[in-house]
Amino acid sequence: MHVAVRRTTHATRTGTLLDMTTAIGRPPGATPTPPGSARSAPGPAAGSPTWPSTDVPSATGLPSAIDVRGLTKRYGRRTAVDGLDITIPTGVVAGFVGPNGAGKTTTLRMLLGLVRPSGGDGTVLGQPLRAPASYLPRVGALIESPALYPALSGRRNLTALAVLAGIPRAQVDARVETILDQVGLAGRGGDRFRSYSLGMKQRLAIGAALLTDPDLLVLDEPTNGLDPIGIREMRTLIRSLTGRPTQPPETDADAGSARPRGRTVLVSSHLLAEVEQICDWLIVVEGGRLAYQGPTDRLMASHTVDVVLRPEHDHDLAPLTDLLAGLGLPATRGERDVVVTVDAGDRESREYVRALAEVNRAAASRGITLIEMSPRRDSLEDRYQGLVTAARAGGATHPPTTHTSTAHTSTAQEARR
Ligand SMILES: Nc1ncnc2c1ncn2[C@@H]1O[C@H](COP(=O)(O)OP(=O)(O)OP(=O)(O)O)[C@@H](O)[C@H]1O
Repeated sequence: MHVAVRRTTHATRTGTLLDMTTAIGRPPGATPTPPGSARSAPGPAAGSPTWPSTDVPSATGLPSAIDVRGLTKRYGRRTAVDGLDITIPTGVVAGFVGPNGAGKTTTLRMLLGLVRPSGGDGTVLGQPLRAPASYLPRVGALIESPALYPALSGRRNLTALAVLAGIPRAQVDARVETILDQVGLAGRGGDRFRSYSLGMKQRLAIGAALLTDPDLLVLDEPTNGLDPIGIREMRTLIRSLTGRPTQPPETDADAGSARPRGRTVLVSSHLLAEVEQICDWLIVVEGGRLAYQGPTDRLMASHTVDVVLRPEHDHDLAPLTDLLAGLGLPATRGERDVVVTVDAGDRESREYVRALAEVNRAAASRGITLIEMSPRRDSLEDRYQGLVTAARAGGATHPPTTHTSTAHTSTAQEARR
């Protein structure tokens, strides 16, 4: 494993982090895994209470990269992580999201063998969680801030770490150049680390974690402190790391960085919009407990759709709202429009088309001309707020249901008004 952490030295069960970094890894090329993605993999219907581990999709055909049950960490009387069940399919980018203090870092540290669990069991890369030395050689990690030698160039930092990682000397130079290219630093490899921007430092640290060609890459808040350009570069990089960019590459360099085989990436973040764009799989925690786990797409799938209706004349707002109430449709009147909630599966469904056509005909029959009927998409932020609120109120590991969706859609509407 290669871990980059903030502290200067840090004794672990698997080794010592040398001057904030350590490299324990197998040389690249071993244990290849086939390509694949679970982005659009089928799963249980929305509303089912859990995502059973036996149903976790894996387009790679391989067992889950991470499958742990009842993961718990207690610090004295405080329970930081409380019986987490986590299953992550091989080959996905998995987002690990939760409010401050939710237990994300503690969980990642337990998975990396840096913190001993108080309870729980399972496997990481098919090896026992309780024997981290068995899987850490196939894991790369960036925990907290990048931590490399300030006075050395990016290239020399990577070279030193590659040697420490046991990569044969004859392969080191080529490996380092490949990594510099992959993280977008080919033109700056000769510059001292301390002269790098924060985004460059983060990308070099990810490059260090990639040196051993890990099958699992764990990134704790890699976008922390980055400006929008740095975030965009990080997004492109992370998307390239599983070897199957989830969207068309943004630059020629992106296209060249695609990895020919699968790798699982677990990334924690507070930036939910980023997580939505990058991650196939999502794990939401609150108070050390699981609030959601499953495909990101599924979290966004809704049973109801909010539609903004705008009449030609403002004096029609009140009659339109009454009309919708008469049709049994929940509606909220705004200054220039009315937002109606249609219980119609999704925007592509026939029910949705029928419901809107009915609203349109009813409005026309009352002499109300609608000049806009536009669906409003819940953001991941809205969904996340709903999950966190439900978890704080004692909710369990439920994917979104009609009730949850409607409840926080209303909250989101209120916030927008
Ligand atoms: N070494 C420790 N000793 C005592 N309590 C700890 C320790 N490490 C973490 N905690 C507590 O465990 C809880 C979870 O912390 P953790 O850092 O895992 O959360 P987090 O989700 O990563 O938060 P953030 O997003 O703010 O980094 C917090 O209440 C924290 O104070």
